Amino acid sequence: MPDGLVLAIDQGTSSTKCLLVDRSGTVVASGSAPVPIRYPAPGWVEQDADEILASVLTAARACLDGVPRGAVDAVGLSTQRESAVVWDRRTGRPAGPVLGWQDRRASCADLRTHADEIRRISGLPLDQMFSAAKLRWLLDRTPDAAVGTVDAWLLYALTGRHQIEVGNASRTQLLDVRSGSWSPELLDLFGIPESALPALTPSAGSLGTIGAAGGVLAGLPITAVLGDSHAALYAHGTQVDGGVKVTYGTGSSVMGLVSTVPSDAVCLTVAWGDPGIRLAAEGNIRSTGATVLWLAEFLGVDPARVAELADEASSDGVHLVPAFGGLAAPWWDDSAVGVLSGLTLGTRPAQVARAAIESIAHQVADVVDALGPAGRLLADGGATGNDTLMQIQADLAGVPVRRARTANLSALGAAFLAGGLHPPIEYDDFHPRPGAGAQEARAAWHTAVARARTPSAPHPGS
Ligand SMILES: O=P(O)(O)OC[C@H](O)CO
Repeated sequence: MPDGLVLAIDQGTSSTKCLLVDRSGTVVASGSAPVPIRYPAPGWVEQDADEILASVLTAARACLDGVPRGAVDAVGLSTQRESAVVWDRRTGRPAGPVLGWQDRRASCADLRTHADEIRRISGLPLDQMFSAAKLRWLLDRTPDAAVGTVDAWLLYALTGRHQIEVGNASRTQLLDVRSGSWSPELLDLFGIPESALPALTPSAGSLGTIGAAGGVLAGLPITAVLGDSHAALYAHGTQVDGGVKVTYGTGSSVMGLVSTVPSDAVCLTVAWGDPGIRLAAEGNIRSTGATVLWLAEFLGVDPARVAELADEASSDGVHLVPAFGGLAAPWWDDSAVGVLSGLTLGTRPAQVARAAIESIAHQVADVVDALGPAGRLLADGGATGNDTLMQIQADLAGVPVRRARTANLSALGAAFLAGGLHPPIEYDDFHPRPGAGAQEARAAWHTAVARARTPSAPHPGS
């Protein structure tokens, strides 16, 4: 086992994964642990701060098993974003549930008249997905507590410092995205005292040494923290090379570095601060992998079977608009409803499965269109293993799709930043096929989206 290794911890919504990376960027060991998630009421999505921490320690133990002490130089952390954590600042114990990023219990309807100001300062549309409304909900119940995001909780639990990485902070909707500091106006609007929030830190540097609570990690320095989507962007090498990336997960994130936001349809976000702020435009799609899981359950088949079915037929005019919880980028329409359209008596599961896979590519193409001309799309995440999806994505987005051959770019991005590594990523390329009917397909998709957004809209043929 070589020296100078970097341990990457990728704390995601459903699991924590750890990778041990050498100086060439090669993964030499890995470990993972699941994280429980609970749905105690419609629209409520909860996790447990202690269980998140325990998953980090379990995954790290599995990854470091047999690795000599002293071989690891640094730890990089990438985390799920926007989820809100509350803890007692005296005991350090969680003081309530973690409200997950998909949680929709905390209304921000009372701030609708300030939506433009909130967007101008934070770079984000007023939406319950971001942390601010959730943090308010938690502080209403535990007024003296400390709050933060998952990165802040882990930094606190592991190093004893109450601090938050600036990219994760930009997802709270409380940060002035251009200055990289807490916005007094936003804190005032959401009613959150700055004293409850962590101190801001850059994404890289000496972010703390892990204490005894870190078990097998004790004594190691944390030298990088990134939001998971930001870490994938970093791993693709976009900091030197430009480009737009898409990470396919439960939902999907399409993101590229920018200096100004190209359209109100996407968010302006801090990609990382090292120490200067790098801005990114990002479009979040709520349901991509989740659409396949939903359909698999609906059809009573395995998720892998949905992909197989999709390869057996074309969609034949069937569209699935997966607006299960409204639509995020580029529509930002909470009132949109899920729609399955174009059904005939001949429609079979294969056509609906194909429509589900196509809905992923169409939604990503919608955000790519909103971001403006892209020379190519850098792809990572679970669904990239599906060649059919990658080809449909290239056809519908009208740009080559470059699929990363390495899994888990979020963890790798954290490792690269933590260790000052810049290894190239290897890709498989998918090129748009002339004559694939992309224009007609896009127009038909947009008719289906219009139906999802305006359920009473007249049939376009009538
Ligand atoms: O844990 P993931 O991969 O679903 O990512 C969660 C995102 O960071 C939420 O914005």
